[in-house]
Amino acid sequence: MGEKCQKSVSKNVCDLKAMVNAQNRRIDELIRYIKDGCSAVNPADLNWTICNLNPYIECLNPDILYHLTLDTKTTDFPKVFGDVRFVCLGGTGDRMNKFANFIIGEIGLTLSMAVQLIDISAGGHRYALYKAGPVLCASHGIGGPSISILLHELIKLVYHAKCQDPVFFRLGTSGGIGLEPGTVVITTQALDSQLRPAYEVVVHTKPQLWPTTLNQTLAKELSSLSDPCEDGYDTVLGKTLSANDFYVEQSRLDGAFCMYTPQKKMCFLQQISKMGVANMEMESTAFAAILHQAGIRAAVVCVTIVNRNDGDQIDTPPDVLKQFDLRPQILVARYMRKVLFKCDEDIVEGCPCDPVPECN
Ligand SMILES: O=P(O)(O)O[C@H]1O[C@H](CO)[C@@H](O)[C@H]1O
Ligand SMILES: O=c1cc[nH]c(=O)[nH]1
Repeated sequence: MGEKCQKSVSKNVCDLKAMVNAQNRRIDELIRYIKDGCSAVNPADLNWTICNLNPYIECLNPDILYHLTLDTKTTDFPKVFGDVRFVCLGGTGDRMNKFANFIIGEIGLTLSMAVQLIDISAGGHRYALYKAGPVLCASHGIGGPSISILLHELIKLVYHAKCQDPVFFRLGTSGGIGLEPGTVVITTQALDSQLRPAYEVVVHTKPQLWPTTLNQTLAKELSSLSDPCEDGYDTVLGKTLSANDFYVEQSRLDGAFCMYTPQKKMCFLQQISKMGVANMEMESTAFAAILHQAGIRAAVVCVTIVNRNDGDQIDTPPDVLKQFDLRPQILVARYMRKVLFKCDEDIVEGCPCDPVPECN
């Protein structure tokens, strides 16, 4: 047997052992519940709360999550969503459907051939929502306003469902700065178009700046799970510029309007690159700020589909783009497997050093 093959067999054996151990633990837990009843689960043990949550939610009976076509009267949230550990977001419904089907296999679940995952929010015609065991997968559309609405409703969903310390991921595409297309970027800091580590929210005409702090422990943990030699592509940590537009705000020369020269464009790319910006996309500030506000751990993992130093048009062939789409998913799947199967005791679930806003 070749060395590569041997490595792959022992990796599969390790994964299988971890899966069996995890299932045994789950069976032990279930036996305990059957013996002791549900009272065995003391709500006080659920040592996690959403920070800064709207106090008026308690007055809503039912609470209608309009864009997700869910409400607390007709859906038993704890029963349907209580087991959710990870919430994954990406731009399109198609990507999130593929991810949901992919992650099922990755975390050792099976779906009968005759069964298809259903889009829970199909009726709203806005966002797609799939549940793959403990992984909730949703599409967010394009830009801050779109992802912001989805996040409000998803945060309320995990709250109503009493989910335990869920982790949110954005699995996206981006334009890389000086990076080979196909490189995966894990965001360390999200910057807005004015290069502020902030997301601007206007309340009663007054702008508020919400910090876009991302969990550094989680970002490093994800980075440690990449293996450029094995993967065949690089995964890097870097800052992400989150723009409100694909064209002018990202200094493209191929939009309907352009009020700068190619030289000015290159100057801008050099300036942000010197600041440590690795890529540009359109949701990371909203995503980071809203989840930081809630005290929820979150990470942004985006593949680059163009090197902006070389051009602006996305001319990467569709089959290559499909392959690229998978790369953030593969990395996040590795993280989930480690957390779920606990094969690596080094995984830090939440780190007291990571700043989260004070809960009232
Ligand atoms: O591929 P997704 O996740 O949609 O992300 C990127 O692609 C879109 C622009 O084409 C923006 O939403 C940007 O953030
Ligand atoms: O260049 C790019 C590519 C994907 N998404 C963006 O927002 N920009």
